[in-house]
Amino acid sequence: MAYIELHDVVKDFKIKNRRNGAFGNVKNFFAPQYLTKRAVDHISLEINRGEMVGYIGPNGAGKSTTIKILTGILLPTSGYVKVGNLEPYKNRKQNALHMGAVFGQRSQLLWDLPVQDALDLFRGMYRIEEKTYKKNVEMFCDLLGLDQFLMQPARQLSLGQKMRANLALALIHDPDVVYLDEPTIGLDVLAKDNIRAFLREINKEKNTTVLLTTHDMTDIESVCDRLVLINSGSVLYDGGLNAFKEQYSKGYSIRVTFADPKEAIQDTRFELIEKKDAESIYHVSQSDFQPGEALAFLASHCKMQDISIIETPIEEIVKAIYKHEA
Ligand SMILES: Nc1ncnc2c1ncn2[C@@H]1O[C@H](COP(=O)(O)OP(=O)(O)OP(=O)(O)O)[C@@H](O)[C@H]1O
Repeated sequence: MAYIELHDVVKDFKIKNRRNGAFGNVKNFFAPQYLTKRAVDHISLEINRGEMVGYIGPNGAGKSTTIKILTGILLPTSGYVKVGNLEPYKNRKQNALHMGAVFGQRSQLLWDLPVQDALDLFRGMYRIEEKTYKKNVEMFCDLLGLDQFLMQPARQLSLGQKMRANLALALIHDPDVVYLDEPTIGLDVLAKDNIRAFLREINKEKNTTVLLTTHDMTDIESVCDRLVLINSGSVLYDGGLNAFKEQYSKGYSIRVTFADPKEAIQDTRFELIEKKDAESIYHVSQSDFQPGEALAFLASHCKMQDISIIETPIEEIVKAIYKHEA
């Protein structure tokens, strides 16, 4: 049986429909009108213990709403939800004991409290055994470099340090599952890499199930084995990353280093994705050119120092899907 089960889950929000003008304001007050906004539209998912799943979708797709349902914050309008055999909303306390959560923009740290004290507080809250607590703090010091700022109050921490401390708080009680909403937002490349490596290590060591929501596709590629893409509250894709690339990448990319940095390919069948000095990356559709034909075309039209065919970055594939869906 899967650890997380969502079957035909729907979440509707009731939103006040505000009418304009003085008369409208009176009507709004005496006879308010409501609209229904469907944030989650018949989602079904099964996630096994220890899986690392990337949960992605454009802004407003319904990702946070799904996570709020799984954490027990929101009650679904209809459908069946189970996490570790518990119905999250009906068993909020029990559910909370087995999960951790990091919401990138919010912090579980307390302004004046040093990180060590916040960890101690969580130890009491979750009734963590002394041995487990010590082992985990040691592990987090080792993997996240927590020891560098363990005694500093939250208000003195940098964004990266705060994120590392929040991850430690989310995982200190060895939860079965951790929900991560944009855990690398605003961090530098190195800090992002550290967090990704940490998540892989935690998953390997403790078999923690990870549900990761992010707009950074590198997070997904370096952490997750499975990708779930949603839009307008419905699942568009659920499967492996390689299968996703194969299914949706209707072409390939070509990296060209021009002899003259000012040169560019003028043909619209070569879509410019990235340009840095003399090097440019173009996306080419299979229906326009087979790779060999594209190389021959470019060789006869531009002066190049180097040319190679590369896999289309997953970021570009996702962007194309969002554009198409919009
Ligand atoms: N409490 C609420 N009341 C009314 N509508 C809501 C509420 N929460 C979310 N929504 C709406 O539900 C839809 C899904 O929102 P949600 O926050 O789940 O999207 P998301 O995929 O997490 O987006 P983002 O990537 O921008 O964080 C949006 O249209 C949003 O406006």
